[in-house]
Amino acid sequence: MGLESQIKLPVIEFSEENLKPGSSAWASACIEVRRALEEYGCFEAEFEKMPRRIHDAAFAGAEELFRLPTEVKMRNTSTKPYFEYFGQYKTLPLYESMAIDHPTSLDAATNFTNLMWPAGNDRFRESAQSYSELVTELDRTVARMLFESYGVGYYHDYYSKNTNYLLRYIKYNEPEMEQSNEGLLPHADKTFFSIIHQGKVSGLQVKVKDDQWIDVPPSPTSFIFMAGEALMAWSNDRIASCYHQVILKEKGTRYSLGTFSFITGTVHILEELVDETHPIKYNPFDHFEFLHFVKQNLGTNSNPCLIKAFSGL
Ligand SMILES: O=C(O)CCC(=O)C(=O)O
Ligand SMILES: [Fe+2]
Repeated sequence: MGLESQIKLPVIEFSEENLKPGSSAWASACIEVRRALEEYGCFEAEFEKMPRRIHDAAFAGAEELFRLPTEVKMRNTSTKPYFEYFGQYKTLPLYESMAIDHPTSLDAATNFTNLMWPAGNDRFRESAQSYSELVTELDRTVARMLFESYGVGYYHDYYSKNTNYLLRYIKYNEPEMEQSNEGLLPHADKTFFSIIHQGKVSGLQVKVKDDQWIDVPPSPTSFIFMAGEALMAWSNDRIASCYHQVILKEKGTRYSLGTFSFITGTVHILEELVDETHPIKYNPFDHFEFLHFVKQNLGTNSNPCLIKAFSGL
């Protein structure tokens, strides 16, 4: 066995028991979440509360969505940077994606659905909403656990009130013989949290200690939580953003669902996270101004960590 196969992502189980704030199971999950993020920048959440039918309906929705003609998919536009349709890139020929801004909101989910299917598609709309209800609830729980473990549980209120969630449907065609199997180049997200849920076909790899890439196998109840650059700054560099990529080694079209959290307004650097061993590294910043900055400064082929350039001290 090679060294690589020995490293596995930390797995944290979210069960009825530890989802209860204040319980002793909750308290140990808080510690596990913080440890995993500080050590790996990511972890696998085993979320048994995700019903199989919601998982299946969300991926059936993805397949239906990508069957639409390209000109219809391109109606998915936004004034927010990185919230729109992506695809038809020469450098990433296998990749295509679309995104719903505020996917838990009935109005937003309906608007997106009607844009794609002018005659409506209740099944799709309902699947997007019920999937994201559960995932965003899990996100708020994980965030609260992390905040509590740093002794800043009060930040949960601000986070929950000001998160802007984005649900992205992602598709990768199977590479042809002569094509590269690179689905998505190495990068760190510009989010607070990113939660990746893979369909049947694997491909996600995350970079861990010693620059090793490890495969993350899919499962209907497994959600990969990754720290984005906003969380890295918020944590005053206690947590590093997670580098990841997609390599298509398995047969078949690959689908994945990304739930991304952004803060509407200021990301604070809390004084509780500053001490002698962690001197302050960032100025507070506006998350969406950061995204605009990224859009202006990101080259097409490289993906540097930009939060330091934007708000580093
Ligand atoms: O498809 C995946 O598994 C990862 C997608 C991703 O990294 C992204 O959309 O930022
Ligand atoms: Fe990503």
